[in-house]
Amino acid sequence: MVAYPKILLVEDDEDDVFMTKGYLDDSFGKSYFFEHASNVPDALNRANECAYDVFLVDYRLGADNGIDFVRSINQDLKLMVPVILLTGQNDREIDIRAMEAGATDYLVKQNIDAHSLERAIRYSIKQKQSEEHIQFLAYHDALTSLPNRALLLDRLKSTLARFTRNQHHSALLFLDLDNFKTINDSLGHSVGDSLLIEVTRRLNGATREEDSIFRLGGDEFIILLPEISEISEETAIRAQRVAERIMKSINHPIIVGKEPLHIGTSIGITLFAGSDTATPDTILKHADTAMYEAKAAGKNTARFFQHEMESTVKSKLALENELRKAISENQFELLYQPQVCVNTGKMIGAEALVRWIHPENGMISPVLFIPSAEQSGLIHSLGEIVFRTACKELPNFKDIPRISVNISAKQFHAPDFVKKIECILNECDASPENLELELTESAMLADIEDTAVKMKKFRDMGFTFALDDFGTGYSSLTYLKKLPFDVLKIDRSFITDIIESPEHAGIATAVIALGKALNLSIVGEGVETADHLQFLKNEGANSAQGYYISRPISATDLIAWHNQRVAC
Ligand SMILES: Nc1nc2c(ncn2[C@@H]2O[C@@H]3COP(=O)(O)O[C@H]4[C@@H](O)[C@H](n5cnc6c(=O)[nH]c(N)nc65)O[C@@H]4COP(=O)(O)O[C@H]3[C@H]2O)c(=O)[nH]1
Repeated sequence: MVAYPKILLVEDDEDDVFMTKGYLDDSFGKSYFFEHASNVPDALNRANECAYDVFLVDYRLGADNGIDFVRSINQDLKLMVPVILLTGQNDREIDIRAMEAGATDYLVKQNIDAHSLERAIRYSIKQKQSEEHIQFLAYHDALTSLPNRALLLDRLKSTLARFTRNQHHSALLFLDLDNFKTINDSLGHSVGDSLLIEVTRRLNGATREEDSIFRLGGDEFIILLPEISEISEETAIRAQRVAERIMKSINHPIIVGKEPLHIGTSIGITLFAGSDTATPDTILKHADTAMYEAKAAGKNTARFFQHEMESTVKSKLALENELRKAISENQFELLYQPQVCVNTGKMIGAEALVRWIHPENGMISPVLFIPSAEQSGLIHSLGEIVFRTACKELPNFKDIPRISVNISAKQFHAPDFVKKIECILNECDASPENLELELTESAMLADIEDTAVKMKKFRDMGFTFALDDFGTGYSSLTYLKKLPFDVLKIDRSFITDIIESPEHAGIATAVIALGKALNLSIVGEGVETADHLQFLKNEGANSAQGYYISRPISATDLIAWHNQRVAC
């Protein structure tokens, strides 16, 4: 119960005012505030201006009646204040109408005494507090106490409704924290919770009082900058500034326990105004789309929504859905591209390259779907399919020294990757002796410690390793020396124009020398001409792969190709 309840009595009969005030004095002594209005308009004005704890309202008020007041309080002013209706007669119908309009209680004047009035006031206030609490829970996030999605949609609706009266532009910022999932999964949910609370604090610090912050759930937050300016450019500038301030503030390490944690945030921004036909849902969707663009642009950046983004996102989602279906129906096949010794022409191995055999569109190149598989996380299931297929086909390649399989960075760093590979080997009764795992520089650099630990485990099992696309990333010699690679593959882009570009020829020569110094076997990729092959031979590379030797071919063709070479 509130210590000093503030009570407004709406009553036009002076005697009744006197009597009610007497009861209140008896009940609360000096511990309450009292005000009186004698008609509905005056009472509504006061209700609008002052925070009362309870209204006591007479049913008959001249031309108006108390039920109109109850309705205005609940439906128009939307005040969470209890209203007790006082009537001269005990009328069941008035009682029901009062309740339907939102009155918390109904008292018959003849039956009122100090005790019953005080009790009704106490109960009504308590009931409203409980309703208010339930409403708070329904509209707020329990962890951060920020308003939630339901309240955001409500707020957007009223912002849009106000646009009929003014032409100001507003902005909505959609934030998704970068790196949060990794921290939450690896350090536990209580660390994740502390992090979200600190982010909320920083968002409060980076915004103004008139801006509203919402939490949609997980690591997604919304900032609404309402009615900024009539000029859209000004609105955009202000939204960009707020986004920059937020990114800067979140970029500072967050200390949880003793650990400084580093996170960032990707922000999608959309502007909307009175002339728009936008709905709350579309505004939210536009900001979400822009946020995905910000993520794709390398995280910790902000992007404004543009209508072209919609079609990009739609086709991305369509591809992702088709890919999901393709994985469940296993619409994939492996082709193999032979690798040969530059000196003898003997086959030393083959690289497995996945193809999607789409039921309507035919064969689809991995260049078109591997990035989507990586972004959506489907690469884990796709990678399993590829590795399982290679293991199943392995017994047919008895005379081929090694089959190499591409492993993407995400797949390699998954915590259960080693276990999954072991399971597939067991399931297919395959031995890793002639299997090679191809990693790219980016896979290795994503987490050097994890790379080193896992590579050791795989080597102990009998796998060998190739470093793919060498020269395109940031491989440092230190890493190359530390990590147990067997093969270095020179990226196709360097081989393609070794003849025309002395610079690329120089890089290829340097990579070959480096690989030799480190005792690695060197494979040149993308060998398309006799000149390319001759160059690799001259520079001392070990083997070559490319269209000049063979295009990627099916497992059956690979065996035939190999047999023909052996026979020559
Ligand atoms: N212009 C030209 N191209 C040549 C020549 N020789 C080979 N290629 C192509 O170069 C790519 C070599 O594979 P990569 O560098 O590992 O590059 C691969 C690899 O990064 C990825 N990929 C393919 N299969 C898988 C897979 O099973 N898992 C994962 N994670 N990635 C895969 O997709 C990339 C592209 O694969 P593909 O389209 O099969 O393209 C293959 C191959 O068909 C040539 O002489 N000239």
